[in-house]
Amino acid sequence: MAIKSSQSRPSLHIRRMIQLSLVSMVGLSAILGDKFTHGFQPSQSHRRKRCHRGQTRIHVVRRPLRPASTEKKLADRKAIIESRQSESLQDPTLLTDLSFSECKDLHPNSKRALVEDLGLLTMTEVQAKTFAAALAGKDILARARTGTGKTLAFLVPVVERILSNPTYLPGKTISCLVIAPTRELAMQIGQEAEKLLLHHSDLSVQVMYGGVTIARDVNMLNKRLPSILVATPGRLLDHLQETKIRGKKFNDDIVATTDIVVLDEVDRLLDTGFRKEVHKILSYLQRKDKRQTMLFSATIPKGLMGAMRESMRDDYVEVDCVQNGTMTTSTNLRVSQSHVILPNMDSFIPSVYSLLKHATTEKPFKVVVFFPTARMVSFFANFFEDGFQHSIIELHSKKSQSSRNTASHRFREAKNAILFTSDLSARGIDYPDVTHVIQIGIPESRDHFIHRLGRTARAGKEGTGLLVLLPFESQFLSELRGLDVPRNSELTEMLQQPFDPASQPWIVQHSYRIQSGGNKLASCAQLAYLSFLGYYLGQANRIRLNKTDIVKLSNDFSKALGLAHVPAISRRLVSKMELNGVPGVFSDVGDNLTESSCADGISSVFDLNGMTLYWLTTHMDVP
Ligand SMILES: Nc1ncnc2c1ncn2[C@@H]1O[C@H](COP(=O)(O)OP(=O)(O)OP(=O)(O)O)[C@@H](O)[C@H]1O
Repeated sequence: MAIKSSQSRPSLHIRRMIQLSLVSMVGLSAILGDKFTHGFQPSQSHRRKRCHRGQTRIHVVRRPLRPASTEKKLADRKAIIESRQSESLQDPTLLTDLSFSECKDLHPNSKRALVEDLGLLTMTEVQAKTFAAALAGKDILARARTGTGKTLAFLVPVVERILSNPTYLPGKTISCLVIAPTRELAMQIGQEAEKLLLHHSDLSVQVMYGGVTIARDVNMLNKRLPSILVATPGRLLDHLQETKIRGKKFNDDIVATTDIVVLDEVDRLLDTGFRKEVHKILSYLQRKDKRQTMLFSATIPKGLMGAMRESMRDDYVEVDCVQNGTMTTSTNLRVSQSHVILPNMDSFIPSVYSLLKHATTEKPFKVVVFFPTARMVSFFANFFEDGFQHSIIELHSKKSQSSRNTASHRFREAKNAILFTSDLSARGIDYPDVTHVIQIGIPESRDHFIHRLGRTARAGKEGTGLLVLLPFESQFLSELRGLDVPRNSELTEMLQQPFDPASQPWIVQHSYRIQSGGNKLASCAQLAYLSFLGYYLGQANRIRLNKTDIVKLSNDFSKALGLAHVPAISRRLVSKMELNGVPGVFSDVGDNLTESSCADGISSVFDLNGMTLYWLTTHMDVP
């Protein structure tokens, strides 16, 4: 999209200086989004400090799941059961004939919750295949496609194991620990467990994760120790290292009797971002021969098998529901998948617009759009929120925990909705009725692609998956060999049509705003540019490009977003990104700059330590 310069206006100079300086104030971890910061977790003490400032109090609350009126109650149950039945009819391969109600190894109260409250009739394949072994106390390594019921595959036997454990003291010991990589997933597992425990009044579940105060966790633990504790690695480690409950150390006395450990999304938990934390956590628990360890995921990379075996007993049971072990079946079978390659970088925004419009033509729609970084999510959400015909829900790690919860809740409950998100939502999250998953840009790996895609076509429903690549990313298609992601000729043709700016004046207006700078959208664009640069530098080997190429692409991206000039980067950041001397990088001296964020807005520039603004227009012309 061609955008005219408005540099003749004198106030623009001032705004430009502010805009440029804002970018240089942002430190590496704040800019580079979810991905880039995984390996740079704050130290335990920092995290703890931050948590004390936490905003929300989220915990699993025992809510009556059934409505008060008997008539409504019966109608609701019937509806749930009918919808489940129609799901099983849509995908006969999903369910087995092992019925929950006839299962003699299930406690009547568990059956009641599963059949009457959750409306489930028979076990899914992964549930049926793990049940007996898990009940017998065996260690399990289970792989099953996304959306096929892995959560209940571990929760159901966990509850039975707790009930049959003669040494378990309700409220006094934690019997099972479930570790999940994201707060949202931990919360979801907690809610599922809560439903399952509905008629087991002695048993309870507690969820712990970062972003809320440590004190809130401790208060709850002081009142009663949960039978099942679901936690994210960082927060759990905080407690294991520092918390005392009624004078007892969490890492010694409290978890000394915990004899079941579940790692959900185990491949994520054992990859570089979390591995150290998870190993540390396991070192505080009972030895592997004294505990039962269950590992679940839709993807189990061969390279992690060693680490997984290390955490289990030698006689572990391997359950593989990805039939035939072929690569093809690791994605959900009911997703219709395709890819499209954008004609060029310049058409990025209009193309996202056209694809979104296409996906939302027919109601009902629930569209999840993944972007490579949190800052890109933020930019596109801000851009589309004000102008696109449907509102956009924004969810990523740079949002506060309370906004994350609100966003997640809104999307879950909506009939028609669009979620712009990062990999925060890629794994395990079970939003109902997602019709489309659109992945913009290459994901970090083939497995990331599979998990993101798995947000649709869950529990036997159908869904559509679309991968949207820029020309330089087309190399990634070779990583998807065997997954059947053909070119979408209809959409390719649609995107070849020239964009008529007059048809969507809001897109042009936004671009002008970005170009003139000094507003939130422009700041978001600058941060998106930096996160784009950081993300693709991290992917350089995969896409077979050198740093100069990536800098050039990032500069083109900044233009495509509407920025009049490539944002300047502080020297500190340039050197952290190892970009010294790379042509096309514009740096200032900003070592005295501190972090800011898109949401802080321009005014924060003036709040900072009286720094000098650098007027960089002279070096700003992009080749
Ligand atoms: N036995 C069953 N019958 C019908 N539906 C089920 C059954 N078990 C679970 N489900 C439903 O299937 C959906 C997906 O389940 P779940 O979230 O556990 O999938 P998952 O395999 O863990 O997916 P992911 O790999 O994405 O984490 C949920 O809505 C759940 O309620």
